[in-house]
Amino acid sequence: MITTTDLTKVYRSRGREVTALDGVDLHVREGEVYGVVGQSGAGKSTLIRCVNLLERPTSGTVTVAGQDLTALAGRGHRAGSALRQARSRVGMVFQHFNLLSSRTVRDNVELPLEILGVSGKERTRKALELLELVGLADKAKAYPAQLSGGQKQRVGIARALAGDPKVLLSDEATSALDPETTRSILQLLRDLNEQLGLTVLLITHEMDVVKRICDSAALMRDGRIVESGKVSELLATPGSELAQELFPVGGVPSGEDRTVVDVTFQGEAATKPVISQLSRTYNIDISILGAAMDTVGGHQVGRMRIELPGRFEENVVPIGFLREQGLQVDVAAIADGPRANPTPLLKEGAK
Ligand SMILES: Nc1ncnc2c1ncn2[C@@H]1O[C@H](COP(=O)(O)OP(=O)(O)OP(=O)(O)O)[C@@H](O)[C@H]1O
Repeated sequence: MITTTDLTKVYRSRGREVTALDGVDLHVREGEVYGVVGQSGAGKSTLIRCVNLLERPTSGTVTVAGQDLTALAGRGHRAGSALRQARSRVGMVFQHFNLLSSRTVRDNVELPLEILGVSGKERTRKALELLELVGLADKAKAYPAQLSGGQKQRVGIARALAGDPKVLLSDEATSALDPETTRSILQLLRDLNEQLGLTVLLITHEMDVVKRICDSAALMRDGRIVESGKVSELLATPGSELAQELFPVGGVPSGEDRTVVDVTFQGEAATKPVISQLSRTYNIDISILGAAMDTVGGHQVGRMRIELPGRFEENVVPIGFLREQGLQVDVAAIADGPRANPTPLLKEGAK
């Protein structure tokens, strides 16, 4: 649904050049919720603004629903209306809502329809239908200043849906909201994704957003995508930075001659009593050094850092047992002595 190929954006100002995007290849499938995460300055906003050509890429292409937007943008003076038309199929939601304070809620939602030249009666019908969809039918005549942050964002979402887009872009839509309101807005985005088959590309710095609603995710650094894929697959990828960010587990070995492993549970394996089975089968004492359990896309997933007595060579069989149970096992650290920060010495994937 969204493809960028070798997308590059170089900002030039006062003789300085900043490469905000450095050859980004992004693939977002139809009907998925795709999250882009990364530190401040990684290029996330630039990427999302290039996807709907709010920002013109320096080079590379952007295709949305099979249409090459970069080609539309580059074709002389008539390109303006073609690009506007194509853009109306891409809705955008902003962190600070960007509502017009002098217009009522209904008039804010009608605005993109006015620009598209839709008649007054049809505009009103559509706006009221969208306000119903986002749960704000009773606020049609209110002004933005009379609304809470969450309600303002619902108006922003209704406005983004006015052109019947196939794609919704969200630029930190929940960053200005409290945790409970964030949850309700994320749920709304998920519902819209499911009810309307809407493809959602969102950028965020909150891993919780990825956990709650994303099917796929990408990690950006210095203008590049350094990791991407389905969240469930990333969690099963040895050494995945995103998996570590989603489920950070800490814990240091308690003494000498210990083997520390990070175990990732998901799917059916998450419900089996594997740790107690391991302990009974091999008659070993297992210490849990750290753990994180959560629900990702409706499935229980978790990570646990456990410590087995003895060196790695003595634990090859128990580690093999865990892998046979369908668990992802990374050997995190082998302690020759107590360490403040165990460094990953060996990363092995499940077979
Ligand atoms: N209009 C601009 N002119 C010059 N440099 C810019 C411009 N916009 C962004 N940049 C630079 O491009 C880089 C990427 O910025 P961008 O806003 O895309 O990152 P980001 O990941 O969205 O960060 P944040 O999470 O803080 O918004 C940064 O180094 C930034 O300073």
